[in-house]
Amino acid sequence: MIKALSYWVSTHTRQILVLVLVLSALAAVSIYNPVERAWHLDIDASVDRLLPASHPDRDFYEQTRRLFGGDDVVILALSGIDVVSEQGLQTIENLTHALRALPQLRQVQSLATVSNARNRDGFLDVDVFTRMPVDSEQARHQLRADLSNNALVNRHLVSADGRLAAFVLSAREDPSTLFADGEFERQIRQLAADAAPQARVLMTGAPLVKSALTQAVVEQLRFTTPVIFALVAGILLLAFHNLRSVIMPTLTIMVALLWTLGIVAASGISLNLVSSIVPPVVITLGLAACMHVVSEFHVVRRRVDDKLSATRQALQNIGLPLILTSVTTAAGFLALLLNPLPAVREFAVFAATGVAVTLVLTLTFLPAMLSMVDCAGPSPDAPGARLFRWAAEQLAAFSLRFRHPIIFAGVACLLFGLISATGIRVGTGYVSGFAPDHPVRLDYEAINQQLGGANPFSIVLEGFVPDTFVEPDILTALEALQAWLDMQPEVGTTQSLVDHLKLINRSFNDGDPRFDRIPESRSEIKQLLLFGGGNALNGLVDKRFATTQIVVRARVEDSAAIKQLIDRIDERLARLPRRLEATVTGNTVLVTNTVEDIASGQWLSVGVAAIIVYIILSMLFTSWRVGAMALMPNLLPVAVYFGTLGLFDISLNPTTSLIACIVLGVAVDDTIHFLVRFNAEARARADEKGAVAAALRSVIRPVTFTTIALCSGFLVLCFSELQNQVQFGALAAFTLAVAWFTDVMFTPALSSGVRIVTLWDVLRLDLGEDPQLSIPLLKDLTSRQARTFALLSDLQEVDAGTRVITEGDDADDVYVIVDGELKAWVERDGERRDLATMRRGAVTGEVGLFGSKRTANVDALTPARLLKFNGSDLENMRQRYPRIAATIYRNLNLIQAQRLVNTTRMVQ
Ligand SMILES: Nc1ncnc2c1ncn2[C@@H]1O[C@@H]2COP(=O)(O)O[C@H]2[C@H]1O
Repeated sequence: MIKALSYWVSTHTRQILVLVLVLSALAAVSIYNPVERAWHLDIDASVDRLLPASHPDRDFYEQTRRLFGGDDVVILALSGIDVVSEQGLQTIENLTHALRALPQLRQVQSLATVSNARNRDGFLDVDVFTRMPVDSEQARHQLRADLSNNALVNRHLVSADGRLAAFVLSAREDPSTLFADGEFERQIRQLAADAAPQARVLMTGAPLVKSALTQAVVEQLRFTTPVIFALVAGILLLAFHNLRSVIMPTLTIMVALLWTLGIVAASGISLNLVSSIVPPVVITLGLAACMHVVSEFHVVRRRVDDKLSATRQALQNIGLPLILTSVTTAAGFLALLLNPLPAVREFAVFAATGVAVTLVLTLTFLPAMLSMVDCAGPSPDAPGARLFRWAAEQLAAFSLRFRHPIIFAGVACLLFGLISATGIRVGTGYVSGFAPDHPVRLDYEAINQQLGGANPFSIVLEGFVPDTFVEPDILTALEALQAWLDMQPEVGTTQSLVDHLKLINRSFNDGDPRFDRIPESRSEIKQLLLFGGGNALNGLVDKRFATTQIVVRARVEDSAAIKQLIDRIDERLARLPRRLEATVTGNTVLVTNTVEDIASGQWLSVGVAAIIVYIILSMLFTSWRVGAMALMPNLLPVAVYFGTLGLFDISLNPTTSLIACIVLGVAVDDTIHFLVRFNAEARARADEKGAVAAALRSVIRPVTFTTIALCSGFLVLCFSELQNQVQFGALAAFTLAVAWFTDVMFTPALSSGVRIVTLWDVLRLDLGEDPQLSIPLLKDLTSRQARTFALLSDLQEVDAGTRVITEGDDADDVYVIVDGELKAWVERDGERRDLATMRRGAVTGEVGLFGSKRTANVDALTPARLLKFNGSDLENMRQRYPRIAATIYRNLNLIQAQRLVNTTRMVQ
């Protein structure tokens, strides 16, 4: 199949190039439509994408949102002003007016919209806070007291020290869309700056964080893509020392990226926070694949004169390993489909698509270019090449000498990794995802500190019966719960129906502080709420007083911290009166719960990826035992990765949860390359120890360069604005470096005691049906032994008319006819005499093996396949597989004896 492909590619170069051009144009149009002048590749970094599309918790949250309005408000704050002053209050009032004039906003809450009830000379004086008198020290003192006594404004709309005023903005339409491009935010900031030129303007809220995340992702793609490409070119130049060998792979990778993004755009799914790392992944993996192809081409080109046959040969050598390594890499990605997060699943599909596209291009487009343009590799005597050879020798010697300690250390690492992995925490923060000096984070933290927390969620209490929440004992339970919540260190502020009720009660009682409590009777409560509640109540209790919510604003944002808080709250909620059902909900809560699922999803994905890789390796090496051995060096880096997380207390987040599967899928490539080469060398040398050195020598260069390429590709992500991308980049590079180390130390140590037969050797060798029965030389061998014998020999194809043996030659090759027809003949006295016609199973050339000159000519009558071996092959076999060798020698004797009998019979 690969052979057919290699011929097809080398004879259809032009067609391939044209097809690639056309498809690339299509991909480009799918990404950017020049007619509509619109980009179709969307980026949506919103938290929503991390949530399962449909889930009971999510449905509940949506229901709550419909009932009480969303928690995705934007908070605008003026910091560094004196709220309790003529000028301060005027500024707040002016800005509130300006904001209210904006048609995009549904509601603006500020000190200019919340009323204060005050008993003045026996009269109830109700007016908004900004209208309170501040003309005397006493008046200002009074206002300060009012502000701090009012649970609805204190640390919601004004900071405790009175130096910050907040404006809570609710959008008319979907706030995420409204704030998406940052234009509306700029407009608001401008209004604020105009209203209070001396103040520091702060803004925060989920819609802003989301838009900043999206912008950071766009920035990152804009920055990392060219940087990684520059790096790719640099590494290729370093590895291959010539320009053509740089341009062709780079072009291939560019096309692969273009196609992948074209497919993403055509799918209509936007890139999210996690899948935005698909481009760097596709580029770096593409580089690794291209390097293997070009390296192989260089090696073959040194032996073969014309570029066309060199391409063909290189493709034949590298085709199958390339397909297999792509399959294992894709398997690693696809195992991530088991992750509960849609964002991660989308990454899995797009990354696997990228691998498939890259495979197609490295098998067609790249060879097509190579066969047209040609390029030379670095000289094998270049200092770099010599250095690699030297390193390979040293490593091989070391790993053979310390074989047992190395294996022991590897197993110890594996166990250690697994043990410390049990302590891994999961967690993610969106704001803390930004660098500490990022404006989004600075504003968030300033507001978080000066007001009561900036991360809202709610506790929904359902009584199911109308008027549940006008009953004094129920409201007292609510008050106690709220007091408990306020004591939790993670909680900034809380707001509930009780706060309102107490305020109304007080203002209806002439502002008397003694009435700052829940009234005693049900009817009184209901009356107060109905008459004094107003709009503000809509967000806290439903019209039937059957469902209410306590809005909690947390100071923490990291999902691990939120999780702890929620767990504690859940315990406390169990102590509420039986009639109430309480649920903690909110965007933060949903994200936290899903992120918690990452851990279980992670084990499942890694487990499945490992099983798939194990099955592929076992098939490849036709043995479960060898498969297990080949899997070991790949589990090791994963174990080290988990161990590192556990040891340094790094929490797993949606992005870093990809690493284990990616590394498993990628690291196995190097193991396959090493073991395949080791297998070939072991076969040729009949010496596993020598084969280790030889195999290392030939793979260390490509494996090292691909690792350098992969690591530097991932390290570029460390320049991202987003901390989780930085963490991903650093950890992925680290783990791949560990994988490299394992492959040059642990794999050689492990394999030096194992005999390997690779699948493609077996595939290539088709001995026909029942070789042991139909080929006398293989008589009494088991099928595995027969295959081993065949693998130690050479399978040759000859055309009709080929002279296989010439009389009188000195040669010791023996041929077994697998299929076809051969004729032995001699020429005596100018006359041709036919000796025998031989078919499947016959052996010829055995006389030469035992030291005599060839006794006859042997020609192929038809195209034939011959299994060829010689004295040194048999000697190899005698050392490595004495049993097989003994049987073969015996069979050879039998065949010779039979031939003698036949010849004697002819003479008689
Ligand atoms: N009389 C014969 N009948 C069948 N095979 C023969 C005969 N003579 C020679 N051959 C085969 O022809 C081969 C020529 O090379 P060898 O002498 O190495 O081994 C020889 C035998 O395998």
